Amino acid sequence: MSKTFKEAEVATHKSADSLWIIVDGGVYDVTKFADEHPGGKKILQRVGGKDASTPFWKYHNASILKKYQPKLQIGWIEGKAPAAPAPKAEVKKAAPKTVAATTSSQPKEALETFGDLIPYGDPNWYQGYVSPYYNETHAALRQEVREWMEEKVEPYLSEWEKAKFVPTEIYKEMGTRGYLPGLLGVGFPESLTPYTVKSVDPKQWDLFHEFVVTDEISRSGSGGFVWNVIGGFGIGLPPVVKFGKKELVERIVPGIIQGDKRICLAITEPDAGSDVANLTCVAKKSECGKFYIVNGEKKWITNGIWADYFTVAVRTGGPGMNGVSVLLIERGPGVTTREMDCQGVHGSGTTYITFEDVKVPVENLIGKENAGFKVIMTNFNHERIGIIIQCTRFARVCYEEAMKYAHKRKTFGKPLIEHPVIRLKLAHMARQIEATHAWLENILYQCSAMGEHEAMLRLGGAIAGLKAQATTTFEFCAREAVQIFGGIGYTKGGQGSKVERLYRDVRGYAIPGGSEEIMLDLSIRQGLRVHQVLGMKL
Ligand code: HEM
Repeated sequence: MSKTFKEAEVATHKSADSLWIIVDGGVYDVTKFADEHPGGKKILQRVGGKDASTPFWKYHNASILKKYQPKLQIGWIEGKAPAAPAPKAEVKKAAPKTVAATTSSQPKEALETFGDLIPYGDPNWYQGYVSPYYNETHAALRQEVREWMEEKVEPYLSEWEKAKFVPTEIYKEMGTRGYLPGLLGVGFPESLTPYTVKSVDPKQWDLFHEFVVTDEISRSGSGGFVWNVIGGFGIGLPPVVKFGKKELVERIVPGIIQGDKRICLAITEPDAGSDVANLTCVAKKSECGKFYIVNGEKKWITNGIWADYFTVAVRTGGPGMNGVSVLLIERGPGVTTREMDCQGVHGSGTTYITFEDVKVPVENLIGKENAGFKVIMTNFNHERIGIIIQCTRFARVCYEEAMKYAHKRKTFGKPLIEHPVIRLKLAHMARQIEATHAWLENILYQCSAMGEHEAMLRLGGAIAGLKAQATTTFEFCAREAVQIFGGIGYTKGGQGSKVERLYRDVRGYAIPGGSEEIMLDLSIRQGLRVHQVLGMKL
């Protein structure tokens, strides 16, 4: 794309049979594209031969330019081509440290600023504020994931959401770029994959790196995309890694974390959701004692439709929580999956599963027989933290998109941002996002400092409360952003596409993983229990 043109030359291409326009110094030949332009042919012809940057940005997002650049751009106006990017600084490979050690010895200096610097549009450590939680490796990872998302994912999201699909190469890349192995809440499992993350030494990997990956992929503003790539993985695999037998882990985990195979978590049933202790999918030992025979149904199972493996809660004993076990079921005879049609999170493959006389080797038991409840409960903290990270970023995306649009769109003779009622909406969004984010960082820090068992007991209540805080914040921000966008936020595709999509995704976050009502109640019940042990005086 090194060809350059003078403005006078572009000006001669203003007819239907040779139509060029300039956007941000780039020269685009839209002669053939004009007929298929969703905004119409005439509107392009009116700016033929001219600099159309202002009207272009009025009607489109950056991802449109990125997507069409390879097809339509023919060069640059003289002197306007962007300078080649400066070579990137090498990431410092510091000696391995725990988060606690890293933070206590960290110089109290802000990291370089990153992103669009819209106030509250990114977490404050992106915007020149000091934070005890992050160092250069987190910053390098943030840049690495964002570049990948902007190039490979963002321009195609509306298409994928419509088709309820994400190309399998993207999941594969999540494996080869080392993001999948880093998202298990167990550090970086180097022994199970040859792939590592380019910008972070595996020995330095901590929960805040995990946070950065999930946060940056959630900038997609698509629950369907995020759940497609990590929805089943992030909740289905950790129980296998933590409680599975060595032989099973070595046999199946490498294929999954390298992005070749898929796994999902199947707990919810048509008649048992947050009420896990009541599940009825049954697993009976065969007479030879070598197998469990599984019969039952599972519903709303993310990624189930493509899954090779199912981490399944089954009843092996009597009623209640002490009769529940967890089995790793492999796709095969007796396993049937059907995709469900839901309000949002399109592309995440929400599935109805039936197990009919499925033979499962006893070696596939995860944890101990009838002690599956512990496996499920241990998993909940990690699952809920994933949901909290995603919702907090989704709320931020709603805010960021609304703030940008409020500067473009004029009503009653002035930009929306100059109307106090719009600033009030943005302020209420920002204060909730920042509060949620700060609580989340604090909880992650506590998780890093405690062992998993202690974290499960002591933080379960707070994490439940934070999940409700994150989903209500997300719901509020999605609502307010759609109001600011007006009709454009009610329309699929185009500038309001992220907020329109997120508005439909809200319930997909507020209900599963523990509904808001159950989370709020649990936060108080569990908090009282823990503080009784700590010596609470009432
Ligand atoms: C490189 C040149 C351009 C490309 C690739 C392009 C592409 C698109 C696409 C894909 C859409 C569908 C909506 C979306 O997904 O955002 C759209 C809509 C639209 N475009 Fe363009 N466009 C270009 C230039 C322009 C220019 C220069 C103008 C105005 C002078 C314009 C005005 C519009 C309008 C009014 C809409 C409809 C917006 C709506 O539905 O609210 N486009 N364009």
